[in-house]
Amino acid sequence: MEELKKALNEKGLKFSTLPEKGHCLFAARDFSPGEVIFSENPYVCLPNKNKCEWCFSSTNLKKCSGCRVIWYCSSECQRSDWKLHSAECRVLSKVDKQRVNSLTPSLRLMVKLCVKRKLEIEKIIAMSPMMVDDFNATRLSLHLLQKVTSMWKRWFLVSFGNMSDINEKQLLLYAQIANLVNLILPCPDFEINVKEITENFSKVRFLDIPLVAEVTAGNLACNAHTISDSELRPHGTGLYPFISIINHSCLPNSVLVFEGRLAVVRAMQHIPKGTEVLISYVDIAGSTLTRQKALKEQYYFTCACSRCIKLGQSDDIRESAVLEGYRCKDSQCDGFLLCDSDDKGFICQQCGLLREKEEITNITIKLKSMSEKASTLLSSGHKTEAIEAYKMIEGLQLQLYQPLSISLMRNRETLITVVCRVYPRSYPLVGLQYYMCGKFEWLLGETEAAVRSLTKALDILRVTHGTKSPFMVELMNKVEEARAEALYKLHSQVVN
Ligand SMILES: C[S@@+](CC[C@H](N)C(=O)[O-])C[C@H]1O[C@@H](n2cnc3c(N)ncnc32)[C@H](O)[C@@H]1O
Repeated sequence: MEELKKALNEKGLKFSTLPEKGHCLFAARDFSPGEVIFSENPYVCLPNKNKCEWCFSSTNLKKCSGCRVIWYCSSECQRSDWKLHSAECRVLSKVDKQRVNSLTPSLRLMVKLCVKRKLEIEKIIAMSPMMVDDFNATRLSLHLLQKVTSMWKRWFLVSFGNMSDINEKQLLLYAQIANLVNLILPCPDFEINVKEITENFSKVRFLDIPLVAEVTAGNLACNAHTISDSELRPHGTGLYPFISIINHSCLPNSVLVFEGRLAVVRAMQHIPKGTEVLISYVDIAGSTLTRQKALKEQYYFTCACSRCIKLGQSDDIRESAVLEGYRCKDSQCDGFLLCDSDDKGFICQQCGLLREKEEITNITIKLKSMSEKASTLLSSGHKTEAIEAYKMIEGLQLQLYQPLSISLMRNRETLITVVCRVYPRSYPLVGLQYYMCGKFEWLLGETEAAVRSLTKALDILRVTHGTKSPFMVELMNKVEEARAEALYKLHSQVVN
């Protein structure tokens, strides 16, 4: 624990505990907007399906000839990964062919975690600074264990339903580990260190962390991070010991982005010394109910941030109906709709008109089929037809939803005002929305508008993403190119 505190202190951060949240990270100095609070390589990570294990590329893939489970795009990538994979390869190559499919990402991450710990303890590879202290290994092992064991939990509860609370938890853990080892990885020459994990488990209890209670609640599922690219497309999953200490807020002051597998936490606003560093675990554009549902389902807690405590208040009901609800049947009326007590449909809270369920269902069906068509057209390179399809989606959405709804935001580039309204100004999604809008305008030949949107994107994304990643370099080049084109067009108009 001391090592962890020291490492954090060197980064201008303070490790602490809050009764309602558990561990948390505080700023031990001021951070300015755009400043990197810290960056961290994963302790272990893995790519999504059909990507290179090392660089996450999806081209030129060849299977590892040893285990025939994982892929590399080049021998360099294979070499870079070899120290860790050579041990993992022995484990994976022994997995029964029929069981290879049971190797879920969580299980593989668990195997990698155990392999890496083993190699570190045997001094085959250097100990990661964060793992010098057993505390973090413990947290990660437990978090992962929970992730892979929900089905075993069910099995356990059926078998040992009436045990006393604490016994249940201990037995649950043993059942999980035994099943993990026996069912999935029956590999005699590599032991997942059951003893170590079990010992760590009791240490965690000693530390007086609410983990024991959380184990049965399934709380440990929440420590693996999705590694996404600059456009927030998911590429893989990683375990980041430092980052896993940061708590959630629906009004975050920081943002987590990835540069390859490197995770970077940046301040989105001025963070004064003594403030908790907070990121968002879920899409914060949703209504309070949607956010709370997602947080409960995925992270097992009820958020009590300043947005969430408004749940059920009249402002919050109106905001939710605007963000996620339907519009009034009368296109001139801008009232918001609430569910009718007879369950026939939705009643406008301004003019009292009923919008029937059947009509809503019909438009929803049309929207679904049009969305499928649009994405097929786009992925098959039929850009002009795709644009037409997206415009039709917009038309249907305008019939169905509030003009400031999230559904419209997702589809409609002109709804950036909505984006700015729901997200803080420097939120990456706002920047990315401007970026998409700029690309779209450029495609349509609206170069001046494209320059404006791309410049706005750049202003925001340089705060959240920095300026060095290939994506940002490309964006800066795009802005320059669009500016040159706009100038050229202007010049041609003057000359003609
Ligand atoms: C990635 S961990 C964050 C560190 C965690 N507090 C700990 O003690 O290890 C995520 C877990 O932290 C807790 N948490 C995060 N943000 C919270 C919040 N705003 N309110 C309450 N609990 C929170 C939840 O238990 C959640 O599942």
